[in-house]
This record gives sequence, C-alpha cells and structure tokens, in this order.
Amino acid sequence: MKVKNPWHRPLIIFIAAVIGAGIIIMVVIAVVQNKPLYQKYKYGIVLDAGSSHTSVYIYEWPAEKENNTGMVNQKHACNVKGKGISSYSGTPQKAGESLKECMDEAKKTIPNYRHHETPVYLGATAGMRLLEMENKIASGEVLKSVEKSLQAYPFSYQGARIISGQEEGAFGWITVNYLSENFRTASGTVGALDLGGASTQITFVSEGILESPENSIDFRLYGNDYHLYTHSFLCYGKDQVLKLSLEKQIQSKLNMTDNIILEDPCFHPDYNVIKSFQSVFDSPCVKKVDQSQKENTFSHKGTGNWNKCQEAIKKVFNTSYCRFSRCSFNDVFQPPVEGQFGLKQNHPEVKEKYLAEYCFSGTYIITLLEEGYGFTSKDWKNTKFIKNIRDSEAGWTLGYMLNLTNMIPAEAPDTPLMPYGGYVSLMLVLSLLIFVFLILGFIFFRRPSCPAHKEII
Ligand SMILES: O=c1[nH]cnc2c1ncn2[C@@H]1O[C@H](COP(=O)(O)OP(=O)(O)O)[C@@H](O)[C@H]1O
Ligand SMILES: [Ca+2]
Repeated sequence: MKVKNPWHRPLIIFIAAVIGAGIIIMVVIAVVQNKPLYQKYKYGIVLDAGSSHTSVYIYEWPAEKENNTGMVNQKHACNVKGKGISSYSGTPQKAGESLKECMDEAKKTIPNYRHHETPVYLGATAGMRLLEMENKIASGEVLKSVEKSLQAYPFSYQGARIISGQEEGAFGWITVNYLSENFRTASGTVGALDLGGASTQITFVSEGILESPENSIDFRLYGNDYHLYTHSFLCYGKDQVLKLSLEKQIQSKLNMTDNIILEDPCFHPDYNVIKSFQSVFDSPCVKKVDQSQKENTFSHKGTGNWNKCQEAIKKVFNTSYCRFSRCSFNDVFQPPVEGQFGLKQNHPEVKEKYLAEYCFSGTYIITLLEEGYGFTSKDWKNTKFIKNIRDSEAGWTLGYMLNLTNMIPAEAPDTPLMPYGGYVSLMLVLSLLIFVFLILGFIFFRRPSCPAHKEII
C-alpha cells in the first residue's frame, strides 16, 4: 500500500496560501504605486514692464519635474491698467500703485502655502531704457517704487531691473524654443522676432562668424551648444518709429508759418487728428525741436497710399554706412538670416485704439523684415506670426524665469531605461517567477525518490 507523505498536504496548502498572499500584495503595490498622484505645482511670477503697458504672468510646473523640458506653463496673465511704468516718471509712487490690482489677483491665483517660495521678477524693457537715457534719477525712482510695491506681497521678491536688449532677444528665443520643445529633439531651433512699442529684437542660431561681440551670445542647453546672433534696435518699436516718421515729415515743414498739415500715406483717408508737437518730440529717439515750437500742434491727416507709406518708412532705416562685411541697418552687423522664424505679434483681434495705426504697423513690419533684416520671399514662407504657444505667451518673460531659476540644465539629465511604473511592475513579475520556480524546485528535489519502499510498521 502506498503511504502518503504526512507533511505533504499541509505544506502544499501553506505554499499555495503564501503564493496567493504574495500575488495579492504585489498587485496591490503595483496598483497603488502606479495610480496617478495628486499633482503638486510650483509657481513663478514675472512682470513684463513694457514701454506701452505692464503684464503680470504667472507660471506653474509640476513640483517634481522641474528640469524636464516643456513642463512650465503660463497659468494666468493680467494686464495692468494704464500705461507702462516709464510713463510715471513725474509721479513715481503711482508706478508701484498701478501693479496692485494684478498682484492681488496673483495672490488669489497661487495657493497660500506656496506664496513664500514663489519667486517674483520684474523686467523693464525699452520704455525704461529710454527713460534711463533721458533721466537716470527718474528711472531709478520708478524702479524703487515698483520694488516697494512688490516687496509688500508674501512672495519671494527677486528684483526689479531694466533688462538689456540682448537679454530681451535671447530670452524671447529661449521661450519660443522651450515651448515648441525644440531643445531635446532633432528638429532644430527657430529664430525669434519681437516687435515692441519702443524696441524690436531679432535672434537666431547662426553658423557664420559673428563680427561684433555684442551681437553674439552662447548657450549650452540640455547638452547642446547654441551660437546665437541677437540684436535689439532701440527706437525701432512701432510707437517710436511712428514718432520718427512724423518727426521727419514735421522737420521738412517747420519753416512754414501756417498751421502744419501732415498728409500721411500710412493712415486711412478719414483719419484727421490734431496732435501736439510734444507727443512726437517727447522721446530721445527723435531729434529735439527748438523750445519755442514745443507748444505747437499739427494736423495729422491720412491719405491711405501703401506704396508712398513704404517709401516714407524706408527713410527711417539708414543703410548708407556699414563698418562690417554686412549690416542690417544703422551700421549694425547681421549675418544672413537662417532657418524658420516666429514673430511675436500682439492680439490678432483688432482693438479700437490700435485700428488707426494698423496700416502703419503692417507696412512697418513688412519693411523692417525686407529692407531692414533682408528677408526674401523664401524666408517669408518660413515665418510665423505667433502670440501663444500651448496657451503660453511667446514673449521674453518665460525664458527669463527659466534662466534665473536654473530650470534649463546645461546637460541633458540621464533618463532611466523605463518609466518608474513599468520598472516596478517588471520587478514584481520577475520576483514572482523566481519565487514560483524556487517552490517548484523545492517540491521536486525534496520529494522522497522511492516512497513505495517505505512501509509503516
Ligand atoms: O492688441 C493689440 N493690437 C495691436 N498692438 C498692440 C496690442 N496690444 C499691444 N499692442 C502694441 O504692442 C506693443 C507692445 O510693446 P511693449 O509695451 O511690450 O514695449 P517694449 O517691448 O518696446 O518695451 C505696443 O506698441 C502696443 O501698442
Ligand atoms: Ca515687449
């Protein structure tokens, strides 16, 4: 008679129970491990203090993914009411006060527990560059006023300063390429064009030798080297160019004794506005008019003629002199434009206050690109007019914050072989298999070789 191994049955039951429990524990761990976690965000605030107005941008990114590309998004934008901070040169304390509404909004938008670690930066552009040139004390007071106002908030204040034209161009380029995820892909980068009210920037990767060091800037981002050409033309933003072009027309009529009537081909034929000399001559971009003329007015009448408008605008670019092997205009070195371009454009929907100047602005953009930067019909096909990329505005502010918070590493971070969830699951399956084989091996090798010979006495 065959005798059953007395401990065989309970052992099998025990082993089956252990394996069953093991499987359940592993499945639970795998499920819990891979369940989508509640995403925690971090925040950053950048104020773009432009010549015409100030905007407050709030950025957010998943707390644990700071160095991954494309992770930072614009959460909120607020347009400060009124003009740019440089317009408060006579009443500096009002510059700080003007930011209050948007900063209060920022306080509500960002969760309270993150306030103290949220950096706030203010960067002022061409309007303040011009004020600094004209009246350094006034520009200093305006900056102090905005600083005082920002320091009153619970955020981590990181400074208010006038950024250079080179920074404005380079950070605009970083923003566009970061949002387009061009840094870690083989697609290459796009050049960046930005037309502001008081300055305009052009930035692109150039293979050629850059003859003027002030136009050259190098970055190492995610393990790649980028050799950039960048230039910011102060006074060539659209508001200042309009003043320049009016000034040229007024100067030619100054010796007239009668009221000055400017017939302007860049404005539509129904346009007829009385303007003060002061509104044209209040800027360091235009030649000063003699004091006795300051109180004068002129009548600005549109005639609506595109060809004549372009002829008039061409006159603001000086191409008669160049110290380098080649120039864009005004003796500024520029290599031939390369690759695709994104031009930052403001709201495509037409607002009343900008409508009258649209003909002038459109003609200026075309003339700047073709006559100024040397774009040809081939480059036009490669040029996109953009306001937003993935709901984030394509200006310099995001690039500025990414740079100051070191969120774009010089070297590409090492990426693990597989995602964390996949790794955990694979390890579980492999350990389960090893466990099962161990048990099977144990059962087979410990089994008595000839149980039939054994007898119970
Ligand atoms: O909705 C719009 N349509 C057209 N132009 C706009 C709109 N919003 C702002 N702008 C113009 O865009 C320009 C923005 O310049 P900004 O104030 O940034 O100066 P900056 O960059 O030279 O310092 C100004 O000329 C302003 O009038
Ligand atoms: Ca701007």
